Amino acid sequence: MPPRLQRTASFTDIDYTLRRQFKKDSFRPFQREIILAALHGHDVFVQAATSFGKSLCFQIPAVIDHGMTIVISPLLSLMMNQVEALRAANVDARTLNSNTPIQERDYIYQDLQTGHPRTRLLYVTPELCSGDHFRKRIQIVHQQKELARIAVDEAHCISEWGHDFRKDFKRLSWFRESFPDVPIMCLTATANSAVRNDILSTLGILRGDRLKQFTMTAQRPNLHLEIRYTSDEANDRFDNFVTWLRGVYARRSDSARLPELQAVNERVDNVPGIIYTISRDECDMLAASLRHNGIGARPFHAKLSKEQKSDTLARWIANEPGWDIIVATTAFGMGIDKENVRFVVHWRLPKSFEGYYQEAGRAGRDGNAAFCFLYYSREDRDRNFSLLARDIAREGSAGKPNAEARKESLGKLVEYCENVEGCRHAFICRYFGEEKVPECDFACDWHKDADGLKKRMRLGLASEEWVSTQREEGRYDNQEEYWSE
Ligand SMILES: Nc1ncnc2c1ncn2[C@@H]1O[C@H](COP(=O)(O)OP(=O)(O)OP(=O)(O)O)[C@@H](O)[C@H]1O
Repeated sequence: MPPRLQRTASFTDIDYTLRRQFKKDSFRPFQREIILAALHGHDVFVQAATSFGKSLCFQIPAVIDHGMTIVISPLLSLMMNQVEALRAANVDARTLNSNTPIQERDYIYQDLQTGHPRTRLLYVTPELCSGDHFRKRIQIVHQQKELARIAVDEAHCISEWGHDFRKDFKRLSWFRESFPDVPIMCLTATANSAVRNDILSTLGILRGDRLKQFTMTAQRPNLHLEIRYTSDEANDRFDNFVTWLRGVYARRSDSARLPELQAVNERVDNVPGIIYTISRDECDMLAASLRHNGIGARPFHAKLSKEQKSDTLARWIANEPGWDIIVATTAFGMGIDKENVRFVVHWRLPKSFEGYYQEAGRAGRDGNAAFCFLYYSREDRDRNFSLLARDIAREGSAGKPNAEARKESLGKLVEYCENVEGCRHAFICRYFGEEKVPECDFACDWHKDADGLKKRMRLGLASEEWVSTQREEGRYDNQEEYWSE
């Protein structure tokens, strides 16, 4: 391993940093091992379930080690949340992206130009890393031996086999080529073995003895996973959901539960949740209909102004009355970290298996039980495949590398939805290449009532014959309005 110049090697008391700077009492399993591997200069690959606490694994080394850490992340909202939280903890964290105000941008570039930046963590997009302007300044920092580490968050975006492939992530190979002595960390919640290998070889960290891999289960045992079968004809999502939610409110207001809520000053209807839809129109309409029924729901999608989005997010996070449920497109996804989300509902079939699991992973981050249900219809399945084929054709050669992966991932999600013969958690873990069947404590619809599940599927779905006749007539083709983030 190439020697690394360090002014300090005082990373013995990582517990102190955890408590003092991050205000956490103890490490979660494996966080300590991961952090120590990073501090010892290893390249580190971390695959762990949503809400595991992956961010801390690069934030603590960044605070302890000498020099600056670059964090590459695909999501502006995620970067901004993390930077805000770090700054509140007195860490000099900053972000450079298309939204950074000009004054802040100038400050950061001047800071980098000195070669001895004050910034400890610099969050950037992969697109920015491809630019010469940025690269030249990072070279200066490296020459001064002040480039501590590169952390690639949501690393599955590197892989053409991943559902969320972004081509600028491929160019991150530049870091190892240019700075062979600087360790790289990459972290993801959703990678199968093909994605994992792709990530490691693209970043150039697969070979040699520098790499330490930490691959943990993808399972989230506190998520109650359920598929709700429906059809175009039944069109019963709204009534089904509202009945379910009112049932939750009723249980919270019964004589046993109410005093507990009153003691902690919690409203009966403070049951935070997210409903994922696929189109902006459906998102707006659904939020309005829920509000019309006295349920505090707000839309969140790409066409809302920046101010509207941040206002909605802030009020939802603060548990304000009237802001209990976010009805969102996938513009609201990876990285959302509100601890008491009690349910995530997929109103429509998502585009990929990984996307589904990432979004479901926003629920129950406090470790308490949370419900994740997905309304599945065969008509939506056919719409998704039709739109995916259209997108792939439109993207031409640019989309080709991961066209197969996207089709496969959607196909697996369909298989998962139509699976009534086994545990949902086990299906998910197998998808991510885990051999061990996880324990499921009645936390999926199959374990709760296998016979009832089969019956619900039989009665709830349109028959394959009917759907295929409709499909042949082109009924599910070209429904442009169906997908819009
Ligand atoms: N040791 C710890 N003790 C208590 N809370 C922790 C600890 N480590 C992390 N957390 C908290 O757990 C939550 C989830 O962490 P984080 O956002 O890093 O998850 P993640 O693994 O990146 O998940 P995702 O992949 O879903 O984004 C955060 O609120 C974080 O503050």
